[in-house]
Amino acid sequence: MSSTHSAAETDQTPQAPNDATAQLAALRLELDRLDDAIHDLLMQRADVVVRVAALGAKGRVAFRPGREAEIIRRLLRRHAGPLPRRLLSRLWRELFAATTSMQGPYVITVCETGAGNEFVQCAREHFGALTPLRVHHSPAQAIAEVSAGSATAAVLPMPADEEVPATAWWIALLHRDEPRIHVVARLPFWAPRSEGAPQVQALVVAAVAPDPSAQDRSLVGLELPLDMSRARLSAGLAAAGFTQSAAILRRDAGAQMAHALVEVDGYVADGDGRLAAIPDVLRPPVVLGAYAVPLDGDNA
Ligand SMILES: C=C(O[C@@H]1C=C(C(=O)O)C=C[C@H]1O)C(=O)O
Repeated sequence: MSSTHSAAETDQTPQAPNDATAQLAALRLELDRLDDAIHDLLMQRADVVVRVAALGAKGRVAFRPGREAEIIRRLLRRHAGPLPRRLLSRLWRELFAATTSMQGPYVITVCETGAGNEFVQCAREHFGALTPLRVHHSPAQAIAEVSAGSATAAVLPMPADEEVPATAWWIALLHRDEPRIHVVARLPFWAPRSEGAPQVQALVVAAVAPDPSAQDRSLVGLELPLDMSRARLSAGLAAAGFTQSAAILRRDAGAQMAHALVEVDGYVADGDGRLAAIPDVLRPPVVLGAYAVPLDGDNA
């Protein structure tokens, strides 16, 4: 009996690690096979991007920020299982950087005003780790590159109430002359911030029309009498049919008029009838642009 018992032990004991080793090798083979399948699909996807680029009219800027947001949102809606949801955003942001650069020059300028290069980090998170990126220290310099066509887009600090006139970059964009620069995105798109991630908020401007994404907010610039109050501004926007989510009202020293930057729900195009219904304006309102509403903790 004892010899049978020890024979059984010698059969089983060495077998357990062998099983695990064999299983591990099989699982790794499975991962290699899946990597090949993913790679094959990525190469097929790039072929389709080439066909999209070939369809494009001459001079088209191959940059569709609204569509990019919709793709990520759609994938998140179908997502299941243990793969972290944030990976989808990370992978597809890098993929869009590559597929956009396949279609033409793709250079990003950043106005860095944050401590620890936070706007650069924020730009890298959105536009890819290896996308050419030029850093400026004034918004006007970053915007000038977009106007001149030497950059595809500029990453600029989110307008704030208290800033000095030189950093209130949005006022200079309240016109309809060409090249017209629009706000086309807000960063970070993946709003939940992990420890050490840049905390800054930024807007992206480009010399393209804003690209609706089905879940947007729009920015409208207004020129108003100097005695305009926030309360009257809000009441006027509501009366015109807008749902306002934020507003900046500036009365700069020496300026002939007050300037307001209002953020409203939804996608507002130039011809939106509600714009003409905003009371008290000194000149017709200018749509500064729109951005895809970032993914927050609830909808991420
Ligand atoms: C392919 C396009 O260009 C870019 C690349 C995209 C992609 O790889 O899916 C999506 C949007 C664009 O920024 C497009 O215009 O659809």
